[in-house]
Amino acid sequence: LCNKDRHWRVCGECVESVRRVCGECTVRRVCAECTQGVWRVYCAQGVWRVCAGCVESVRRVCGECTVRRVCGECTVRRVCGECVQGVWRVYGARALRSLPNMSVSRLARGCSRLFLLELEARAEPLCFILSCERSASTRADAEAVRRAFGSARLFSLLVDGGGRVQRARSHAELMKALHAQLPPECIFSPLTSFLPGVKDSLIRGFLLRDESTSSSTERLLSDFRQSHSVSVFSYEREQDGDGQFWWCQEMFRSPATEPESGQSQRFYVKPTTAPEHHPAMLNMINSDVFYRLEDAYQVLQECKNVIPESMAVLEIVDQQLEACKQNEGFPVIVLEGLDATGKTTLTESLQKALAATLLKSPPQCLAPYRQHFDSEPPLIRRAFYALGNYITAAQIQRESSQRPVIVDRYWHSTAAYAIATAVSGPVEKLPALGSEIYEWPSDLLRPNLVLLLTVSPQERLRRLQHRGLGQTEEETQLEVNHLFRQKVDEAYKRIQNPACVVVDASPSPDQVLQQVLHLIRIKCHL
Ligand SMILES: Nc1ncnc2c1ncn2[C@@H]1O[C@H](COP(=O)(O)OP(=O)(O)OP(=O)(O)O)[C@@H](O)[C@H]1O
Ligand SMILES: Nc1ccn([C@@H]2O[C@H](COP(=O)(O)O)[C@@H](O)[C@H]2O)c(=O)n1
Repeated sequence: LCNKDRHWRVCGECVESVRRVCGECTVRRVCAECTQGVWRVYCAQGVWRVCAGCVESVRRVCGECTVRRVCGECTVRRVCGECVQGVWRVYGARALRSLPNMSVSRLARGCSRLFLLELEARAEPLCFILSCERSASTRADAEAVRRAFGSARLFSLLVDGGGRVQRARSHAELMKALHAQLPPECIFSPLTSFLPGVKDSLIRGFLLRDESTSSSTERLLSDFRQSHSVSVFSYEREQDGDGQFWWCQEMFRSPATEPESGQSQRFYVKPTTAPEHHPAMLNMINSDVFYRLEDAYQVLQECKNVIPESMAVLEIVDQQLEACKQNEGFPVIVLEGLDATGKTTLTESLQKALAATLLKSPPQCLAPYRQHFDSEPPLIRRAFYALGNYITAAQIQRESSQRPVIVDRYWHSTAAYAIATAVSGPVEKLPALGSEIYEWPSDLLRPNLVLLLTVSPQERLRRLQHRGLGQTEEETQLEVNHLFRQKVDEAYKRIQNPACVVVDASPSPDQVLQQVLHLIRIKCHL
């Protein structure tokens, strides 16, 4: 067991101690060798860690969730379908002693999740919490909610059921289904919910604004709830004595099939300040970017039952891989850049000029699977490209003992595209320079030099049109989405150890080659 890397292992001995806590969750005792009686708790909503002394305090809070006592070092959080807005953050045992006397609603009030609604890519998102009471709100706050919510019927959907692979796929399927099935009067925008500062707490979903009065939206929402493991909420507008509007959220109930029970809790939408960092950062490690081979490998293992191609890719990884972290042979030079900046042209001429081996990431052996993984959600797509880098690393290791190696795309591409996809909005929302997000994976072979080719957007467009090749979905997005392109470019420049050396690739191919050969001579003594 390694707490730091959040990787847990249960040995054969421990299986005896598996015991059920509730219908959904199991607690497993891990043997003393692993970690002094720490317990791993499996729940539909996540994995928690509880120390041995705490198990006594497990108690039911609602039908689906349990609150657990934890040791001083642990943080517990609780989220379930019923209580998505209820967040539990408990520090140390002392704080927990008073817990049994508190009602669920009191706790929910004290510690809310934040919700971020992104109506337009360039506009500031609306950030809100859910509160049990109408609390004082400024006119500007009330106006911000009114502008975002309007007078339409409102619903939100949060994909919070199942494991990470299922959640990622459900989110992608839900988005497709919303596009295909919602009536035209119904528009939807990305909505995320998270605990500020708490890693892996991000839940993704959508807010629906329905201008229609038809009951077909409700029918669809009931179906989505069944088929996509989502929690669905509805919002109602109230007007107070001062004429101010308030929006109230509660669990969605299909009027046709679910009679009113009067038991559902209602929460008021209350605008709040947006967090300093984009919430995607909370889930980025091991979800969008992988920093160890085994983390990416694990994702494809979890996909085996739903994506048969995963098995074939893992077999290739097993065959090709060697432990390789340090390159002690000839120099390894990576060329990076947006598509059509001239990487292929330059790598080919460098290969000749330096009598080098030319490699690519993803490597040729993964070509038959690439199209499939490109259509999967980011978690799975990124794990595929991350594994591709490790296979390329093994090839580099072999080749660099013989001659210099030129590599067309490598880790910088995988990370930069992943970060730019995960972080919505403008380039200012990217994690700051120096963030751990931009670190190089500790077990991936480091090249001696990484060159980032840059050209103006106009020149790149000209080269793209001239070339006229097929594009991946992400490359198509690059063309239509100026913001995305800016973020990829900036993320490239923020990656550290090794950082990129920026090369102006707008001159003629021969001039670029001479410029790069000069750089290689200086930096790699070739
Ligand atoms: N220095 C240059 N000046 C003018 N045109 C160039 C230059 N370098 C490459 N091109 C042309 O630009 C187009 C794109 O180049 P290339 O295929 O090398 O880019 P790339 O970065 O490898 O693209 P991708 O990442 O999509 O594979 C090609 O038609 C190529 O002939
Ligand atoms: N190491 C890599 C290489 C590529 N990608 C993704 O592929 C797309 C561009 O690849 P080309 O072969 O067309 O140059 C781009 O969408 C990257 O996301 C990657 O992630 N990692």
